[in-house]
Amino acid sequence: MGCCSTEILVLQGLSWRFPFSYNKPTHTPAAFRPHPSFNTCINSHPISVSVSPITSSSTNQEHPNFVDDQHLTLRGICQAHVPDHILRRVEEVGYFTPTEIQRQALPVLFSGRDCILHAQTGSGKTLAYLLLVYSVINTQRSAVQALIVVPTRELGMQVAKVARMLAAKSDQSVLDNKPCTVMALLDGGTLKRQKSWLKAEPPTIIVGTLGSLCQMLEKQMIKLESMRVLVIDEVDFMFNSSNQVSSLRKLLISYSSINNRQTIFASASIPQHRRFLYDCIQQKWTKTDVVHIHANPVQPMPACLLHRFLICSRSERHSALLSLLQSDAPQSAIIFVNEQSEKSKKAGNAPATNVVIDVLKNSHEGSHEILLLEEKINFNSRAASFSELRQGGSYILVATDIAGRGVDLPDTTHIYNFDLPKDAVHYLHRAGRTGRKPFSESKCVVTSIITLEERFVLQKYENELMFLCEELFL
Ligand SMILES: Nc1ncnc2c1ncn2[C@@H]1O[C@H](COP(=O)(O)OP(=O)(O)OP(=O)(O)O)[C@@H](O)[C@H]1O
Repeated sequence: MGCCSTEILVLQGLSWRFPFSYNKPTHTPAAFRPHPSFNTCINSHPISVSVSPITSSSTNQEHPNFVDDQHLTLRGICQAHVPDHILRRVEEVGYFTPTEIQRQALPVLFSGRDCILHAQTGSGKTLAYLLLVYSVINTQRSAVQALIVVPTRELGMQVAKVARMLAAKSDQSVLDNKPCTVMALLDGGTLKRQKSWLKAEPPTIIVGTLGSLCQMLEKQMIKLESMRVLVIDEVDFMFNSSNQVSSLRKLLISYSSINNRQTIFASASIPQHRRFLYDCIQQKWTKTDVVHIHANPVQPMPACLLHRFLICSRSERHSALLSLLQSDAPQSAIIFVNEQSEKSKKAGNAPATNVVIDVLKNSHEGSHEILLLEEKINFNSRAASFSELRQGGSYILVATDIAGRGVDLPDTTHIYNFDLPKDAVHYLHRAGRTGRKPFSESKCVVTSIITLEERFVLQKYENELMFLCEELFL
């Protein structure tokens, strides 16, 4: 019963309050008529968040097709499906124990069903879908067999790197086989260069942003007829983005009949997930037996995060930030600043990101490398900043929400909200850039610098995301 009441909270907290426009309904939810398979499940589990039998770890034992052994290793779950050289790479990198979402999702993914992977930030969704990809592709065939769509160039670089790392040739048995080519088709790449890459090494797996992918598809430079797996990462972000949603919808219904394709959606936040499941089936984005796997639904954010807030006036924020950095002495930190508003641009103000960078460069006493990541800087500088970050060392990254989605910098120990995020979903994803070592016990800190008037907004996020924020006094 405890689980049930929390599940209701999740629905109230994460679903209907959040704006989510993946499908602009032409009718109200009252007219919402689920697919028959949906109905059966909802009737038998009236407060379940899933159309599938598998909803959360609390219900696993009821379902015989679910492997519910806490002690299973990744190898144990994957060995009948994933080539051995990939599993050896997984172990070489140091992944032996599956995370909760991997433990729940992998058996379902290997069964061939379409899935919505819904789990906390940093919970290992990428490895889960990549293991599926490697279980399905045939490297002897020269065709694109898996497509992973991501919202930003940075996330694309990261996913492509993990995919290549898993496929890396480490021994002779693999050298004998045809290698698997992973290609990143990301915004900012030049068409000419991408074209020559495609010719030189036809990819088996493509990781792409929608802009780049659409350009390639329009020019018929890539063909997706042989696609076996389609992954849409950060799905709620993509459906919420006005310049991506129509291409995404087109991609979901074209190129490959859904019966030949396994479709995977992933995110830490899938507001209105019942509605989304319904649309998946109705719009034929997925097969009708799509599974919503919601790992740890009662805790939307990692437990290892310590949330704090500091109240000060707007004019005191820079000095408050410097004092916080001095007293926290973070190993590495991300400072989130909101995008400059049109009004502020028209008034001729300097962007807040630049001002924060200047303040840090002039007055921060630590030895951190200070970097900037925001949408409007050119792609080369963005790539340079991002590559530098991934090489380790101590950094302070000043970023807009572009760094909020998917970016995995496990050495980040502190997050600072220099500006309060615009809603709870943004808070969740910003906070989730820390606490990204799945089995680590150490606490990571998320601090919001707010005015007195903003306190009630933060309180609203606390209620929606079910966390407690403690006040900090300097
Ligand atoms: N089984 C595992 N054991 C140890 N570490 C793992 C395992 N699986 C993934 N990781 C590590 O966990 C971190 C987070 O993984 P990943 O980026 O896939 O998270 P995510 O669920 O996609 O997060 P987000 O929602 O923020 O995109 C990565 O650094 C990854 O290397």
